[in-house]
Amino acid sequence: MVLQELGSKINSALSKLNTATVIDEETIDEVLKEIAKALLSSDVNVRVVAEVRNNIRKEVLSEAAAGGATNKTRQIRNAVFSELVRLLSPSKEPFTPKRGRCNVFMFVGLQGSGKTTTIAKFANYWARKGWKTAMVCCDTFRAGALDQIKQNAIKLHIPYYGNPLEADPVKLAEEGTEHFRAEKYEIILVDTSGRHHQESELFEEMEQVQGVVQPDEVIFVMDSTIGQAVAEQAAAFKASVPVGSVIITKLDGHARGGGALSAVAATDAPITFIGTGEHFDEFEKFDANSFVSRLMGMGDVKGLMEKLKDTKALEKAPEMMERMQKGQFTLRDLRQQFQTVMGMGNLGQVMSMIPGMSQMMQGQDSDQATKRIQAFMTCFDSMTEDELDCIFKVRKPDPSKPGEYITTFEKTLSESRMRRIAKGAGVPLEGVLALMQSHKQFEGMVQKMGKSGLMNEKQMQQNMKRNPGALMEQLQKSMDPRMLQQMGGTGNLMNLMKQMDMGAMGDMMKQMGGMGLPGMGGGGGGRGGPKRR
Ligand SMILES: Nc1nc2c(ncn2[C@@H]2O[C@H](COP(=O)(O)OP(=O)(O)OP(=O)(O)O)[C@@H](O)[C@H]2O)c(=O)[nH]1
Repeated sequence: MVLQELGSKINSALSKLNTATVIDEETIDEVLKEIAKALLSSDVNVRVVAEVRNNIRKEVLSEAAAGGATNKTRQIRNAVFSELVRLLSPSKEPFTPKRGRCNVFMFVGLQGSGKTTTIAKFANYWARKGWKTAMVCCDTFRAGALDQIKQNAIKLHIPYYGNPLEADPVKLAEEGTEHFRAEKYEIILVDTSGRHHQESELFEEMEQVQGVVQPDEVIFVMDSTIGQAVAEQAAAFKASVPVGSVIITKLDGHARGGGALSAVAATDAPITFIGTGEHFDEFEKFDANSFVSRLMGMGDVKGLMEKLKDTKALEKAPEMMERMQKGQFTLRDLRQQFQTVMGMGNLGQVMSMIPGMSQMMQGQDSDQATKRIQAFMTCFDSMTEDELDCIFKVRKPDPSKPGEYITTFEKTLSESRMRRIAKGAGVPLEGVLALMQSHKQFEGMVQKMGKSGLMNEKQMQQNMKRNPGALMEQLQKSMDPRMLQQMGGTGNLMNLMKQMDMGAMGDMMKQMGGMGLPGMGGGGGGRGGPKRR
């Protein structure tokens, strides 16, 4: 996840509260000092850090700490959460495109900020949602810009407009947008030239392009690696063209990202997306609540549900959903779940959205996890249809009729079958064993959740109304204790459930039930093997 280091530093400061016997002013100050240090190392402005620290301190000390240390810990966690959200919340709403009309976006920014890459990511985002999308290249300054747009457009199957013989960017912008307006494109993206510095020539050209294109939104693309200095850049661009929103790029693993985010948020141009890598799917919608939630390892259920809806995974597999509600979970179901996870984009990003998962992912490279899932997929390809359905037929000699055989059903895959699968998939036997272990763990979780009605939306809704305490207890029993702890314990889980609608919670539980990711136990391993059908 982006700014993972900042998140883990904040969490490690907060974890001191778990071990403290008394939470007095001194303990709180110590924790706040560490949080402030973490923010400063992310390049957040000194004055802003002092303000954040004071606000949290005031809030925590003013509230009576009924319920002792646990309550106080929750109070501090909540205060840190809301202060960070406040720090990153813009005061203005960004433009939202409307269906059935042309929505024109013009992208501006300095050279190398990641503008062209961002346009491709932005185009991909909307095209995947089913919007008729096109790109216009009027960057005549950088020789390779048109080629870059062309290559991206081909990869993404999105039309583009450009003319290598035309040197006038204003003319290109006008022709390109007119062309796609006439064709009734819903999302039209205009790339403009970047320069090394904020030169007056760049600003003049930008103003002229803006005049002919008449965009619905001007998006300023900014490189986060310059830290809090982004505020000055944003202000300079805003003074020339009506910047409506900002996209911050290169937030992957750069220590100064915190400064960039907070500085832009303070300029009242909302940050709409963040770039977290060079690939098209390394692009995230920015929402301060979700972002801080993930930063603090509390997940982003809203974002996860949005991603799930995009993949249409749950609609695609009604039978699987029905089976899971009964607590059944076959290898075929596990394969479907892995396919969904892979289709949701960058694995590290997806994992950080699942409450409690980001901490458990720590130390695990998301590339490694992706490779492991890919190896699992090749194992599935080597399985027979019966094996995928967990019907493990075994031919055994019939003791009552010598010379004859009977077919029995075993609950576990025999070693000889596993060897055959491993050979077919070109993986060591341990690879198949790991897959079977993963299936067993998550089958156990699905069985527990299915039995207690946690996968049935209606039942969940009723239980939440009738007896939320009992529902919490059921959830607690079905979850890995480490995950629950990372989610801030039962209290936080309860808050989470109150915030979201129960249908979404049911969907999330189904999805989590299938996320048999390496190294992550799901409910401590289920007993009872696959169902014989
Ligand atoms: N790590 C990382 N690299 C990025 C990201 N976005 C863009 N880049 C890289 O940044 C470099 C510059 O990106 P471009 O899209 O070519 O930049 P540009 O702003 O269009 O440049 P001009 O057209 O010259 O103005 C490329 O190597 C991109 O792959 C990001 O979010 N993370």
